[in-house]
Amino acid sequence: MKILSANAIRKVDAYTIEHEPVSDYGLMQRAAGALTEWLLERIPSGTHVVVLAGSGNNGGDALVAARLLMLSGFSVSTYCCHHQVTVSPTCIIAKDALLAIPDADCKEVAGRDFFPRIESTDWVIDGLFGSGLNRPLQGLAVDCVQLVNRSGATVVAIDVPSGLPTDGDFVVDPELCIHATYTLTFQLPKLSFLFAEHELLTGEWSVLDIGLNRNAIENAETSFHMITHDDAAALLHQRAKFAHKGHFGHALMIGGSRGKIGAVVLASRACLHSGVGLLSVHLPQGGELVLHTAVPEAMVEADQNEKYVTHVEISGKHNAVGIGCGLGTHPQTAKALEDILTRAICPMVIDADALNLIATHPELKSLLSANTIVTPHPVEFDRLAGKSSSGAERLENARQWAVDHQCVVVLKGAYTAVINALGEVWFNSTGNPGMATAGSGDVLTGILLALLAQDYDPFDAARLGVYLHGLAGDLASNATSQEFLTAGVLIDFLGSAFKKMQKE
Ligand SMILES: NC(=O)C1=CN([C@@H]2O[C@H](COP(=O)(O)OP(=O)(O)OC[C@H]3O[C@@H](n4cnc5c(N)ncnc54)[C@H](OP(=O)(O)O)[C@@H]3O)[C@@H](O)[C@H]2O)[C@@H](O)CC1
Ligand SMILES: Nc1ncnc2c1ncn2[C@@H]1O[C@H](COP(=O)(O)OP(=O)(O)O)[C@@H](O)[C@H]1O
Ligand SMILES: [K+]
Repeated sequence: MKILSANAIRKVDAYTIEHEPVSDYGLMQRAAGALTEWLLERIPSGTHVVVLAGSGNNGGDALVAARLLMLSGFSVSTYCCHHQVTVSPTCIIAKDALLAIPDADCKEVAGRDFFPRIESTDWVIDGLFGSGLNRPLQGLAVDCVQLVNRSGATVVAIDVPSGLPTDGDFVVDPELCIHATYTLTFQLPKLSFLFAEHELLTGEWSVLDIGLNRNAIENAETSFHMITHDDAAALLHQRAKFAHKGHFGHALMIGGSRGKIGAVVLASRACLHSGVGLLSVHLPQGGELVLHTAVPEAMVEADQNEKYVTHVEISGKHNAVGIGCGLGTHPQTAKALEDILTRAICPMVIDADALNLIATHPELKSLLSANTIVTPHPVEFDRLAGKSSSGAERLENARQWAVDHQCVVVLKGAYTAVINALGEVWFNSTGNPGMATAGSGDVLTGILLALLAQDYDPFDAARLGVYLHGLAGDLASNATSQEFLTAGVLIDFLGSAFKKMQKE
């Protein structure tokens, strides 16, 4: 699923009006119709609805919705906040249609004195600004937004919360933006919804299909996509009837240090449960018995050092190498990492402490082979690439990092971004806050290592891997709860996640 910029959506909108039997007002009616249908399923009967309409088409959508809600029997008070001299022609048509209803309550907000009174039991429909917003809010619009935010009412934002830039192209002061309870966006998700700092502004968001032209969406250019179930399922390899374990690769997992052997245990278990043929684990000698006991399917290559990794024999027998889980950052481990990066010729996934070591030894970056997968969480990424002041800035830095180092960057979070060496971004659509628990990143490393060993292209492995990881988390939290979820439980649900991906 594509994520388009406000500008690209405007073009799709115009193409739809030009090539389909629908006018701009017709499209607005469709948008407001979808919105009203959603509202009618949820607003308690008898609720007083306050509709706020701006001067653009977002305001037009709000005015059509006001009319439809009135016709459905709701008590609706509408306020037009004309922040501009020119009002969109479609917005004027929508207003005239509203005023044609007997008892239509539609007031002009000429100043603060004209503001509505909003009760906490009201529902507010926010149609002040949509995808046309191109600068931070000022003046009366700010007062209006603050009135809504302090009211305690349920707020439904049309398309985007007013004040939030659709493409995240400027940093928003939360005081200058509607804090929506729900955001109902049209046709496609918007980039700015995917940044953590905007959760307070969008609330729970969903996409309403308003039938924009499919070809126009197909042909629209963008670097941003969302991984859907079908996208991920299409990447999954089929297993041949006569396949044997030699077909599914021999992976080498390197990790662990004293006190952090569990990380490599989790990653190894996840790797074996993601279809790898053979797994060897290199860890400090002190962890050998633990690994043999916890993961009897794995072969163990113990380091000569008791507490941390100091030297790894890299041979041609491994099809993929994973390194970093619980590794620690001892100077001798840094030396071992340098040696591995110099000698390994197979695909690699690099996580956690191996990334921290690269951050403190930046000369190691030049040793990364093309298409290596790196899996930083935001703090690890900032250590690698420098601090970012917003989600949008971090995403841009991660795209640049992927291009500069010709790597696949998996920037982890609620909407994990998988970025290839061309700077193309695919956001994950699975997963839940139950996964914010120790070791869930180690599970992802194990999955990715298994897919690399099975000869998946690294970008495909990363997209399929993050989707499966999040899906396992969703299945686990549905069957138990987000609180109950641990990394171990996540692994237990990997089987069901794979099953959901297979063709019936
Ligand atoms: N495409 C679709 O799929 C469909 C879209 N539809 C709807 O249309 C909405 C987009 O409508 P829109 O283009 O008229 O823009 P909107 O957000 O109402 O803003 C109006 C104007 O405000 C101005 N302005 C900007 N920032 C400002 C600021 N800080 N303070 C003051 N003024 C500011 C700026 O004009 P400027 O001042 O730059 O000349 C801008 O043009 C979209 O979100 C959706 O709800 C549906 O109806 C049908 C299907
Ligand atoms: N709120 C969330 N929603 C979806 N996925 C999440 C959420 N929080 C964490 N995750 C996922 O859990 C994993 C956590 O990884 P990481 O931070 O490396 O954990 P650890 O270091 O404990 O293994 C990532 O894959 C991340 O995408
Ligand atoms: K809005």
